[in-house]
Amino acid sequence: MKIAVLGTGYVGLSTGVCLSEIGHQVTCIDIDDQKISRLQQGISPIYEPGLETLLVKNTGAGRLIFTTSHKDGVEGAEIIIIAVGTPQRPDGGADLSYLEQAAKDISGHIEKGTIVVIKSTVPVGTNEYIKKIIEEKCNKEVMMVSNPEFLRQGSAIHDTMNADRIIIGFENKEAAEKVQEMYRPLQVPVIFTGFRSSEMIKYASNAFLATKISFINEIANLCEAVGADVEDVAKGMGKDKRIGEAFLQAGIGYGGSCFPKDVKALLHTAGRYGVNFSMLKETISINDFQKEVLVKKAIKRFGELKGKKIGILGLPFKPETDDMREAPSINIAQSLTNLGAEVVAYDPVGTEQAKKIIGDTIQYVSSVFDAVLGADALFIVTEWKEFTQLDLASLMKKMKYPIIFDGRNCLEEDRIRQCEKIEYYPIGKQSILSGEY
Ligand SMILES: NC(=O)C1=CN([C@@H]2O[C@H](COP(=O)(O)OP(=O)(O)OC[C@H]3O[C@@H](n4cnc5c(N)ncnc54)[C@H](O)[C@@H]3O)[C@@H](O)[C@H]2O)C=CC1
Ligand SMILES: O=C(O)[C@H]1O[C@H](OP(=O)(O)OP(=O)(O)OC[C@H]2O[C@@H](n3ccc(=O)[nH]c3=O)[C@H](O)[C@@H]2O)[C@H](O)[C@@H](O)[C@@H]1O
Repeated sequence: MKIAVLGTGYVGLSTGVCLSEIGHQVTCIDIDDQKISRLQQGISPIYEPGLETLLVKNTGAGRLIFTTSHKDGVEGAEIIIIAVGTPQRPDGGADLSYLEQAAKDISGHIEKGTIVVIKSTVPVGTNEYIKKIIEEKCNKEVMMVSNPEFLRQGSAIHDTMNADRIIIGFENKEAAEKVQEMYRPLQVPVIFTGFRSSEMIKYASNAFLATKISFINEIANLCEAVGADVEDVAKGMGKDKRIGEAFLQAGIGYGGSCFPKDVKALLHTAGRYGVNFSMLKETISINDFQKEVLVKKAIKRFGELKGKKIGILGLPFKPETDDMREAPSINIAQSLTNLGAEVVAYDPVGTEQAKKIIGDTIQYVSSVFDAVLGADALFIVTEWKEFTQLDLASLMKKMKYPIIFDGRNCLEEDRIRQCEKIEYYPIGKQSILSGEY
């Protein structure tokens, strides 16, 4: 099939690359000419494992093209997939301005039978709204399909190729079947529904996962107070198939470009319809609290942080990405510097993005060694695999005090206990103190 994809962010690019990989002829369109020019050279503008290999392979095979021209990209396409951003507005609702513009950009090139798919995460009612905009502009009936995306950053290609389900929200059966046909090689179960339920499935899924994280973080805080171990608790809970093991990892709160904005957008929708979704307010406030727990633990340990040198390992909101949007490291760096601490941070891939957001209030270094050298304490903020395999015993010797606050519980206790002298403060578990001070 001939497919056009609007937007070359995580979703548009992963979708375009994967659809070309399963044999479709795909043109990806973006208004950002720098992104397009990099993509034309086979360079991915985002750090995403496996993406660049498929990008090079499919552009080489002529199945994947990049352009800034909506006309060139959209003309003749059987399916147009819109995957532009829907960021958060100041009032918490979703900003639909990119989507409205995208609708206008394609409306001059819609032909009879062209299917328009909205893959961006959009509030209930948006597919109907965008359909109206396009139809008013092009004077033709448009076949819309709502097809939300569930990929995670850091495993975008794997998630797209091995999705748990594909949601197809439709009014027109022919359009729904064609979109199902587009995905058929992936052999993923498809759920058909209406526009509004499809839109709601996306928000309900993200809000549920975010709430699951806030729930386990509250349990973690309680575990610390009562002397239980949140990892054992999560394991014990997760084995119950009704609960499930995923998303029970306690830590320093969820971040990223989606959970924070989507939870707020769902709350905004509830407000608009007069529904008091109070649980979501708690999900948000627990998460805000959780982003500060490492700093609170450090204050408890040191009394005050003024003049203390804190090494930070990890900056993005999760490993395998350089995305800094809503990363807990932003709050942590800000709180530490406000309290007068000197912060030295290392991340394997996220430093350039972090500089743009956190700025020069902290120092960025190019190795774990430089981050820990002479530090009063070490904060583990993102659980990169390389941090889990560190030679802790020798690193502790480089620090002023061998003190670790592990915001992701990513260090193995056996390895901690092998250190001659260490203070280890995880989340939702008892601290490990060994050696003399
Ligand atoms: N990032 C993620 O992991 C996921 C994101 N989503 C949702 O998918 C949507 C897109 O997210 P991301 O890919 O992260 O967004 P992004 O913000 O990284 O990328 C959006 C891209 O669209 C381009 N764009 C804007 N207007 C355009 C237009 N008129 N024509 C062509 N291109 C245009 C921008 O230049 C940008 O490159 C959002 O609604 C998001 O909530 C859904 C699932 C996962
Ligand atoms: O709509 C979206 O954009 C996407 O949002 C999330 O994906 P993503 O934000 O890429 O990353 P996750 O792996 O879900 O992690 C989000 C945050 O939750 C945190 N998290 C995750 C899992 C967990 O058990 N504990 C926990 O604290 C992570 O550290 C991270 O900060 C969802 O998992 C995707 O299904 C969805 O498509």
